[in-house]
Amino acid sequence: MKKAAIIGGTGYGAIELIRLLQLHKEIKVEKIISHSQHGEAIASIYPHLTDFIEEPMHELEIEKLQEEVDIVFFATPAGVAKEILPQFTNPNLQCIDLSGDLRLSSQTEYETWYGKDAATQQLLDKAVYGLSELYAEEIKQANLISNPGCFPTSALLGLAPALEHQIMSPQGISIDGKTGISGAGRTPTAKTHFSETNENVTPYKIGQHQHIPEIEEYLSDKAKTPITVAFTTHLIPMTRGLICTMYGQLAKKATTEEVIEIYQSYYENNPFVRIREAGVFPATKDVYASNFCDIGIHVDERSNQIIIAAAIDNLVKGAAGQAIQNANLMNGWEETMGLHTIPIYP
Ligand SMILES: NC(=O)C1=CN([C@@H]2O[C@H](COP(=O)(O)OP(=O)(O)OC[C@H]3O[C@@H](n4cnc5c(N)ncnc54)[C@H](OP(=O)(O)O)[C@@H]3O)[C@@H](O)[C@H]2O)C=CC1
Ligand SMILES: CC(=O)N[C@@H](CCC(=O)OP(=O)(O)O)C(=O)O
Repeated sequence: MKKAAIIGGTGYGAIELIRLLQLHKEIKVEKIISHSQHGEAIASIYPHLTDFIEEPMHELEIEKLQEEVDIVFFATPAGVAKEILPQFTNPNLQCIDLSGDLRLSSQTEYETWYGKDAATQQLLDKAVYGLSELYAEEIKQANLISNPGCFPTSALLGLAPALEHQIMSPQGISIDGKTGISGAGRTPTAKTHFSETNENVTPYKIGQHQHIPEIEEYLSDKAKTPITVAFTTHLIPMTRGLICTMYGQLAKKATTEEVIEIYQSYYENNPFVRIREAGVFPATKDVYASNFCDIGIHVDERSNQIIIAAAIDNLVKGAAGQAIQNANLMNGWEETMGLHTIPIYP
């Protein structure tokens, strides 16, 4: 059994890690670290955790922590992991960062899109991008993972097969993203306030979203040609769930059934990606609280476009679930360990 610590204890990513790891046969949550509420029991903040975790949350003590645990999950905002990671000296410690700190390979790109100082180039070079299905072999060799953003998880899983198989043109791709409000984390703002979000749909960060360079970097890597995308995000009045509907020109003649066959074979060894049959599209509820990414495909002969929708749960496949999937890959465990649950429905 490996011992894990979670940093950022009172956030949504952290409590989702706690929930999922409760079912894991090889990982025990040893320490929950909270910079704001150490000394408190997590159940005093989240009563749904009553009787599951009794030990109070801890303050971060880097020296002690790296001797006490084998795996560290960073469920912290951008800017935190890149400061703590260089202070770890234990080469065997496995670290998985849920934030955007290590996802972009270029320091300049990070500083442009996140508006913060970047991690050192050495740290960026060491981190492996943890999109489990697309980089499994690299993840198996890594001990530092940059867990993907929620939108990039959906967009990359939805678009990579079409671009790798050159059935979609690399030019003119549009991605229309929609997310539930838990994607913004636990701290409320004027924009995430109930009376602003209820019965409302709001486009946000248009042309400025920090996930644009992440999607472009890894799509370009898979397509082996530079890709630029038009990406929009919308806040939807629901707690969880995320769906990207994506549009691209057909690069060669193909039917819906033929494209579906390509996707089915691309993901045949990936238990968390489910491809819908022709005429059926996924909904966010189909993957609620699960690690699945469900994909629907339609070839629109009238406009010569492929339309692809990819639905995930932002907190599971988009964050904590994928982090655990990566820990499974890094340790040679069954990829589905602790994660193969039926989505909650309705
Ligand atoms: N929510 C989502 O759907 C997704 C989130 N992510 C990313 O995962 C990370 C965690 O997200 P989420 O849990 O939603 O965010 P939250 O805002 O809910 O939680 C983040 C937690 O980090 C801790 N924290 C805040 N500021 C600091 C600081 N300056 N130094 C150290 N710790 C701090 C706090 O916990 P404490 O005070 O207890 O330490 C806080 O509760 C973020 O980087 C986010 O972008 C990625 C994909 C999806
Ligand atoms: C609703 C909402 O605000 N969602 C966030 C997604 C958070 C996330 O995954 O972003 P990072 O890990 O890259 O910070 C957003 O669109 O920025």
